[in-house]
Amino acid sequence: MATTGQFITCKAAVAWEANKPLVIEDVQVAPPQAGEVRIKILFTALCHTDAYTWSGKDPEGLFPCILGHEAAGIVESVGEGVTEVQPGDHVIPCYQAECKECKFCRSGKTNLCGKVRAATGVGVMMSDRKSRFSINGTPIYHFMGTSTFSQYTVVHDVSVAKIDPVAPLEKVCLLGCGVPTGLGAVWNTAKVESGSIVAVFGLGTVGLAVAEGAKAAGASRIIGIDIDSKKFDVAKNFGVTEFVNPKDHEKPIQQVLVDLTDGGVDYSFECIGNVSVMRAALECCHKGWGTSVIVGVAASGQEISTRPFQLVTGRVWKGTAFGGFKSRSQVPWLVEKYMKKEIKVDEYITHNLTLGEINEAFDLMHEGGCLRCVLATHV
Ligand SMILES: NC(=O)C1=CN([C@@H]2O[C@H](COP(=O)(O)OP(=O)(O)OC[C@H]3O[C@@H](n4cnc5c(N)ncnc54)[C@H](O)[C@@H]3O)[C@@H](O)[C@H]2O)C=CC1
Ligand SMILES: N[C@@H](CCC(=O)N[C@@H](CSC=O)C(=O)NCC(=O)O)C(=O)O
Ligand SMILES: [Zn+2]
Ligand SMILES: [Zn+2]
Repeated sequence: MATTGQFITCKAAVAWEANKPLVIEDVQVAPPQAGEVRIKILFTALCHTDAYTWSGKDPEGLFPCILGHEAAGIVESVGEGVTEVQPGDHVIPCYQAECKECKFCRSGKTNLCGKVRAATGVGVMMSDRKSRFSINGTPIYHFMGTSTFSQYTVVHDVSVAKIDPVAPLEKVCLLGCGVPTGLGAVWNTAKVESGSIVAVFGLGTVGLAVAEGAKAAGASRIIGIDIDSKKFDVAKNFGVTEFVNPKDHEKPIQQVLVDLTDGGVDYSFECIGNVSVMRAALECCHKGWGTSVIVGVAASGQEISTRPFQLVTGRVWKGTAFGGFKSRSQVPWLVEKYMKKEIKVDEYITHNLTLGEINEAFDLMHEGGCLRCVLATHV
């Protein structure tokens, strides 16, 4: 390829400072070094975690940076020693790496991988602790090891899932984060059984994917809780069977749910990032066995609390990252499930814009009608 080994100058949306509009800049993207892959990003969606870091509330947030972590593209070139992908492969960048060799990967107990996490948390590549992005010599930090709000990005090889080239990239980009997180929270983290009563707090993309996963697992009741009643109509299509708006009740929401379910739900999922709701989600669980899974990301400085008695009496509090899916092994499987129409993806896409319209896309995210907005990056 003509660009192999060369710097590529391309468009990227740069977050220069927290909360200031992103700026489309000409960014120089260095060639991939050993163990790295340069990807032409074709489509990227926005996730609420991008908005969270951009807001300045992420303790790992560094500026200037290129945000974005839910995307799909084509490998442009690879660095020395990269064997599992080659130029032309269709791929999904994975913020949760999978090296298959580290203590975490070998444990069989978690999908977290330790190989590159220390570098991705400080916005650099592992080999030289430097960024591959720059603007006229000024380095721009990476984000979550993916930085997909760019026409080209460089990622570690352990952070790339090779997928079926027939899959539509403008759709399966969503399998980089929100949809797998919700499905996996149910299937891998909670392991919801058939007949269970499930409560889902927050009916955005992640909460709706929890509902979809719970329906597939055979849950008998799926109770959706949201302060925006407009969410309820669309949520029916994802399997939610009952709706509760906390604003319609004077009692604490956990009490409302306990009363509705003869003592509490079997499983609850917090898909908002609000620590008060996390407490309610735990406390609406049934004594003796109810399990609550924290999915939402809460801001720096926020802490969870409950009476220890809630746990002494058998409730279980868990959390999930990327729904417990092992990224490189299982993202291709999720793509296949989508191709066989076994999981939804298209239904989560409510808006399509371009990279140049990214600030409008962030504005849309804060409106109730937006689930996922997909940006075309090369138009
Ligand atoms: N753990 C993980 O691996 C991942 C976590 N996340 C996190 O999951 C969370 C949800 O993400 P999205 O679905 O994209 O967000 P979203 O903003 O689309 O959905 C949140 C929903 O919660 C509702 N809500 C807000 N406050 C509420 C309250 N007090 N009570 C009830 N409902 C309330 C909103 O109306 C909205 O419908 C975010 O915190 C995001 O950062 C996202 C992806 C992966
Ligand atoms: N830097 C953040 C970390 C926020 C967080 O928990 N991220 C999730 C993914 S959210 C995706 O949209 C995650 O997978 N965490 C595990 C990890 O290793 O980062 C903060 O410190 O709040
Ligand atoms: Zn995300
Ligand atoms: Zn690993």
